Amino acid sequence: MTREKITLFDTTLRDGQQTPGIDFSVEDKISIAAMLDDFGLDYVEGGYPGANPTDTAFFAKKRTHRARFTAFGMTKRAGVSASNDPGLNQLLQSASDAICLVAKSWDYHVKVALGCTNEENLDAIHDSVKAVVEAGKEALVDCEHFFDGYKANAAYAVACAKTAYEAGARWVVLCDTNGGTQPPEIRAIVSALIEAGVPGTSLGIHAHNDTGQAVANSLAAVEAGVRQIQGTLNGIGERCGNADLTTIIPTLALKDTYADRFETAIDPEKLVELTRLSHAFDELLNRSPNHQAPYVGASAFATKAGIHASALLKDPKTYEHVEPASVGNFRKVMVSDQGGKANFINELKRRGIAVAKDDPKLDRLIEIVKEREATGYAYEGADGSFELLAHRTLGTVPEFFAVESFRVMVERRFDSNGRLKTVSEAVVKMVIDGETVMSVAEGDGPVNALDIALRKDLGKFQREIEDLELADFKVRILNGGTSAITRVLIESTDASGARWWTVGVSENIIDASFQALMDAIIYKLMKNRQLAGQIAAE
Ligand SMILES: CC(=O)SCCNC(=O)CCNC(=O)[C@H](O)C(C)(C)COP(=O)(O)OP(=O)(O)OC[C@H]1O[C@@H](n2cnc3c(N)ncnc32)[C@H](O)[C@@H]1OP(=O)(O)O
Ligand SMILES: CC(=O)C(=O)O
Repeated sequence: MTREKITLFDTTLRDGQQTPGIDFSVEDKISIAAMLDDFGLDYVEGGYPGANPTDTAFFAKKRTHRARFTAFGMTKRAGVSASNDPGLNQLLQSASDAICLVAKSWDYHVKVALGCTNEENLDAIHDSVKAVVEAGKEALVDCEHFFDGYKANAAYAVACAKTAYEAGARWVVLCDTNGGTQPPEIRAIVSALIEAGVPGTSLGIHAHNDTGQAVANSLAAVEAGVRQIQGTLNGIGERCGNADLTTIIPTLALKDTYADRFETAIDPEKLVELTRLSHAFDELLNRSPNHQAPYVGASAFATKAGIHASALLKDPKTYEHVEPASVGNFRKVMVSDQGGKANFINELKRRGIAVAKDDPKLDRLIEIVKEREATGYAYEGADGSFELLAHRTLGTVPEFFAVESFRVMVERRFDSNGRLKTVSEAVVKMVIDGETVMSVAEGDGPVNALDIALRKDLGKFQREIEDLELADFKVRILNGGTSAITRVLIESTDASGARWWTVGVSENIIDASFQALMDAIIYKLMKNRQLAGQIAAE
């Protein structure tokens, strides 16, 4: 059976740039355009040449090899011809293959925002599309507020879309600009427009996520006949974002209801890079990935629940809607107070630790984890500490060194220049191979001082921990008041690129940090001896 193509249009670099807190440099745009192009998107909309120096510089040359490199901008203004409109001319002169013109299609906006007549707006759409086509570029028209416009004045919204189509626009894109439209309305309005003479093969959908329906609305539009979807990586975009392409792409590819009828330009070999693409993009944005993102989130195929884990290990289909590997993600069976033997056996096996189901030490380990979690520990997020606890309970952990005592001091005082300064100092007394070592260090804060002092002189182990780095530090207060319990999570890394999290819990934040720091160092020494961190490929 032949399948119809759904064209994928990415607006990460244009609508995504309108996300509060996101601001791309030219260099960022070049890298992201290359990622999108390589992944196989049909169109990459790069921004608005002429609107700001970044976008103008970005459009000085073509930035994609395969994808249509698309510039975005307004239709010409009323009262000037297309050839005399400076904004439109900057678009025409950009190094783009295609131009996506934003056009008003709600008569209320024509009156209030543009301040021109309905006819003048239709002329602006017509003349601007013609100018794009005459410049040898492909024309697309984003009909802004199409659905709200249709509800207010259906005849005028349809006239805008038809004018664009008849003037030669390859795609007329229906925008749910305010993001409030619901899937049944999208279906009905798209069907009415197709009925009125604009074919679905020339229609696109651009949905915003203000009611959490951007993906559902995009798919509803496809069901009603549109054949282009606009969206962004990880759903970034104005206000609540746009339709998330990292959800739409696998849904079209992996769900029979769509996959039987439609295809996209994304190869299955590329689909397995989806999780990496999504995370690489977050990395570039310098933000943590959303763990609960469909398909690509770290929790998308994770389970804590013992009942689920037990069935998953018998057959993954019991609790997975698609195979995690199909989108480059992983199954995770986590250990926590919600887990049973199956969770623990699976996680221990993954870490190279064999244990029989009826081994009483396994029951003891589960008991300890459950007891500790009741007091504030969270092992699902502290893989390093879990592994050490497992080794300690099921076998042994060498005693590399012992900390006899530590002291941390925070002092606020005037320095020699008369400036007020807060100084943190730590003293740690350790026994290594029967020898007592005392280290003193100053740090940016008390935990930093303690960390430096702990790692300052580990005697014969010192060289082994030189590449150990503290990558992240998270503090969580588990209940309110001055006697609150504090949980500290520390992420460590070393030259091998491995990362591990360790946990500490105490009424005292320094003590909680000390526990997590100690686990981080011991894990590293175990790892150097291949006694820990031997994770099996998933
Ligand atoms: C729904 C969307 O997401 S559309 C995309 C929105 N994105 C952006 O606006 C980002 C880039 N924009 C910009 O940098 C600036 O708005 C510019 C450079 C485009 C224009 O700047 P300015 O000339 O200073 O105008 P300003 O931003 O104040 O107002 C927009 C103008 O465009 C006009 N306009 C808005 N949409 C259209 C349209 N589709 N066709 C023609 N004119 C339009 C408005 O009527 C207004 O005109 P006015 O100044 O005569 O009142
Ligand atoms: C064009 C666009 O971004 C919108 O209407 O939402």
